[in-house]
Amino acid sequence: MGDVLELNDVSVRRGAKLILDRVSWSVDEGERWVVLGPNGAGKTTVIQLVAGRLHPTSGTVDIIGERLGQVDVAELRPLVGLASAALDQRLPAGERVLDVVLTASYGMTGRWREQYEDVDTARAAALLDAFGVGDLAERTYGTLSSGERKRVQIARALMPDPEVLLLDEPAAGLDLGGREELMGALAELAGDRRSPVLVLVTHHVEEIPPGFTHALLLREGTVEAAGPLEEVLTPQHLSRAFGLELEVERHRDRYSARASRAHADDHGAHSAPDARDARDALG
Ligand SMILES: Nc1ncnc2c1ncn2[C@@H]1O[C@H](COP(=O)(O)OP(=O)(O)OP(=O)(O)O)[C@@H](O)[C@H]1O
Repeated sequence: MGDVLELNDVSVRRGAKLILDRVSWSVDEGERWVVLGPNGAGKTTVIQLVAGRLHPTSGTVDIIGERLGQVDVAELRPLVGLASAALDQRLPAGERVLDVVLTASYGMTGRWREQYEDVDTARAAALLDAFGVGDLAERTYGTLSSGERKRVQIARALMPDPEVLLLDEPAAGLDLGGREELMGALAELAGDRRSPVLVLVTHHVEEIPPGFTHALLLREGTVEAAGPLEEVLTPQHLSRAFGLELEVERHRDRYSARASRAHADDHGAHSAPDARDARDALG
């Protein structure tokens, strides 16, 4: 099969600002991508393009073989599931959690008078179960914790059985336990070959779930690197993208990054005496 997502020489301009500058990127069947980069690098803009919610200023965007601008986006949207903070804000706080998931079948946020088949209700309940929030189905959405909401959002995005699932910063705002539980759920999703193509946006290499295969690293609206995870997550690429010298470690199937010792020491020379004393004491 051909490419699932394809950006070819894509630029996005807003007024004087060039948000994306000649970005090319190709995602194939079965791949699990992470889109990584510092604040303002253009990650959300890329997601908006491949979700069919934004048109490029120049270049072409192909989504499951259909070119943006030449296809009815209403037909395309059920094929691309999206979970993002912006979408979360549109979900009614008073809605029953099961309905938050069910309404995604119609691409709606908020139940009106539509009728659902039993099979739809069963699927929504099964998705909530799969993400460990089945027991919250009868609660109202506004009463959930942020970690519970994230799981419900992913269940909702999967409801129409999309070909692609886009997750914009799914771990943002979660505490350590919540993040690790979400990582487990996403790792399972990544490992299941029936899952759609996955694209996950994050600022942190620690938030890359096991099973993800590729990374797109952005810097100031351009591609710093793209390809298999281990080729992209090098100290060189990450240091350039984030603008400081970084060390990168891999522990089994998870990554971590921090300022390199030399960089930290260099900055430490300018830090308060107390901080230096404390470091000296610690050796
Ligand atoms: N409508 C707009 N007009 C002008 N600038 C915009 C507009 N939308 C986005 N930008 C700018 O484009 C840049 C990229 O934004 P984008 O949200 O894609 O970045 P991001 O990598 O997702 O950032 P973050 O990690 O902070 O969420 C930012 O500098 C942002 O201020």
